[in-house]
Amino acid sequence: MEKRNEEWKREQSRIEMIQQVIKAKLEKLQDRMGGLKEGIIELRRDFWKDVTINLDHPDDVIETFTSIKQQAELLAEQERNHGQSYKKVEQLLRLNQSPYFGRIDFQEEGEQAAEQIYIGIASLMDQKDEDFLIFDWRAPISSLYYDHSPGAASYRTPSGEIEGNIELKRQYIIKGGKLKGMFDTGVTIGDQLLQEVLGGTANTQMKSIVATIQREQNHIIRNEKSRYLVVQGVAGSGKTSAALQRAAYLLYRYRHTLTSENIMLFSPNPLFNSYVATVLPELGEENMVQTTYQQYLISRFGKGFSVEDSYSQIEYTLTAKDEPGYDQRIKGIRFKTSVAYKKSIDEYVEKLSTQGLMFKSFHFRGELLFSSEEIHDLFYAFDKEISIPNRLKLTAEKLLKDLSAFAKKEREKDWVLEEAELLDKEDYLEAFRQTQKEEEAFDDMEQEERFLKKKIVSQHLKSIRRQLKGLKLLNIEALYRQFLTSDTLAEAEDWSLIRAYTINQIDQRVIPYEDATPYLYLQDQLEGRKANTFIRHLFIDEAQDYSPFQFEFLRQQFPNSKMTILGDMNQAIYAHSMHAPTLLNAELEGEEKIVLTKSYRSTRQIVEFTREMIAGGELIEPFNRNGEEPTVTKVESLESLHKGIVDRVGELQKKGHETIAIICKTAAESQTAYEQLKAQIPLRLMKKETNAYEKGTIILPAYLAKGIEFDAVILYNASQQQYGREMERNLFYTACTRAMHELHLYSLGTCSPFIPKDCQG
Ligand SMILES: Nc1ncnc2c1ncn2[C@@H]1O[C@H](COP(=O)(O)OP(=O)(O)OP(=O)(O)O)[C@@H](O)[C@H]1O
Repeated sequence: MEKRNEEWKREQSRIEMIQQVIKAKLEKLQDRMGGLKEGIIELRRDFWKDVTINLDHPDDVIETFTSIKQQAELLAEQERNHGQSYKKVEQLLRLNQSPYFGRIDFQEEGEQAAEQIYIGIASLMDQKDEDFLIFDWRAPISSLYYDHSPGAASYRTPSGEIEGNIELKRQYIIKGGKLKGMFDTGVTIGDQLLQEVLGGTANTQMKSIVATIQREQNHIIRNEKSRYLVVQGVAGSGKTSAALQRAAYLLYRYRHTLTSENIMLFSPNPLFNSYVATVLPELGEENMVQTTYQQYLISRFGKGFSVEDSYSQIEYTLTAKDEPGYDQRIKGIRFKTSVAYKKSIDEYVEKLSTQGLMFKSFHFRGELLFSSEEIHDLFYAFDKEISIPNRLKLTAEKLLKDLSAFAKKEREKDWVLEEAELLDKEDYLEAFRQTQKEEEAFDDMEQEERFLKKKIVSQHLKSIRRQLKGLKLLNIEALYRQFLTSDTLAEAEDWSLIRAYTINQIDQRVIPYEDATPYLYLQDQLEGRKANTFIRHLFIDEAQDYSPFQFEFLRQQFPNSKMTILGDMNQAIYAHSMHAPTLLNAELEGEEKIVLTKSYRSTRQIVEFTREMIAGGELIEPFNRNGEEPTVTKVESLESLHKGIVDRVGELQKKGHETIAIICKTAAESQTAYEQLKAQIPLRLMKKETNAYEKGTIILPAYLAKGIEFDAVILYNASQQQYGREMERNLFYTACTRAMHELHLYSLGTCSPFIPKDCQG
């Protein structure tokens, strides 16, 4: 005990020593930043003082331009330095609160003594900048902490493997600069600390897990080799957490060549997006680019169509089973997301190479300028060996030339002169500026008029020119409609009904969700698309919800990106992804698969209860944290359902649970339940547009709760009526696995067959 006390004191005084170093560093930075800030203010104020503007002669213009540029660069450099120093200050302040969370004493082979390696969220050097007082958790040596127990161990560095022996492995809880806990750990990273972390209350924002990353998670985080890293992990196994730590790791490992703008995350919904948005900043990194597949589709479609969102589709699949045409729509969804459908598009494109492309016509002031037939003939006159996008390019070039010739003639028409006369002062001024740029002087009236006419015509032709330059010659909508009538498709089951539905939707300017990807894919195959080479790492979370077709599409958009693909087959909730091939089980060349079977989110009792809902659930291993048994309550009336839920919320609040979710099956059910419950308990309704939530009691459809967790979950109506079909199994499982500490199910009438038999109320 005494020995422990001494150790404790020693550790506490080391923390104080660190704080002294931090203080000194902060003071130094403060001086520097003060100077920098003054420099910036001064530079901004005097920006124009040191610049002589002289535009009399071309040489003077160049000189003026150069001096402005130099001045601007100087300012930018200073501001950058200021920004970096600011980041450093933030980091030091964070370290001051909690300098490190781990330590290993490592004796390197050939060395006399073990070195103490302290690990924290950032590195810290001593006053002389000679030795590391703290190692960043992402440094090569820190991997010892995550990968090994005391005993023989090694870690990889860019110059080779370093072998040695770990003599001690210790964990700390340091809050507000004070040592609150300290454990020496044997085997894996202390269950004790993990128990403590996982036992806490759920947050409305995800937390970083640096202090307790598990070995198998560390493999995901530090993987550098694989082109495609595929993670199948059970609910609550830390997939999202590992993905975010991995982004932070990559930003550190490749800090000279990679920035947060080169990393993109596809997440399931806007709520999830904001839920995870604080993890990277907490680690001192900037957030990566975050989007949803839906947002990505919308950005591609522009204004011409409204794209049905995936939630409306899911809402339909869950609520409309008795409507006419339901089965066909489901068949349509499954077919249009399949690789077979993609193949049909490929075949169609192949055919279009020799005939059948449909072009737009271009009109100018009500008159036909280029007819679609004319463009068609121009296009097919080029060699068939040339790809469609390249032939489009050649066609557009020819049309642009014709357009210039047309513009020249048009300038002499009366309407142009009339319009020139109506121009106001502003336009003249603009015209004047333009002539200056083009080094045309307004010598006489004739020149001025010529310039203005040119400008007017080119203004009117701007939209056509832009379309030609962007190779927007094809009538993609007509082509997609034509594709729907292809012979190969006619063989698909119920195709004529599926097609009728699609055409009806397109007539109403709506693209069904299942058609959005194929439509854009067809467009890209024909027009060609500049690949996004800027994004170097793509993270796809909830990957089980992506069809193989969607994945192929993404792969085409980001051909040079490495991809981290994370998901759980048992949480596939879309009509296209249930019991169907998805991105998660696709065989990808250059892939590495990691399977996570341990669940950290929920108590052992909840994991044992939920794992019975799915096939293969026995392989899910709970982390050993105890809590109350989940409950199932069967009620016979809506009134008792609501009374039960209201009482339960009260009880949970009394126990101190801060985030309580009442999870419904659909948005429609959430809305009705909300209306009836809101008078009795403070409650917030989450909708698909909601992108943040606060602590308290919320009510939401299961598909919006994806990826998120709550202290306690109440399943609104876990009846057979609501969750009886096989296609509702995964949704049910997903909803139940959102619970960290408590799970309570209410069933109006007979219970869902997915509830373990011995628990049915
Ligand atoms: N190594 C760890 N240390 C501490 N907490 C962890 C660790 N791994 C996971 N957790 C916690 O477990 C919970 C679930 O993690 P996460 O949301 O990343 O899992 P997931 O696999 O993405 O879950 P799901 O698929 O169910 O959405 C989170 O609260 C996370 O902080």
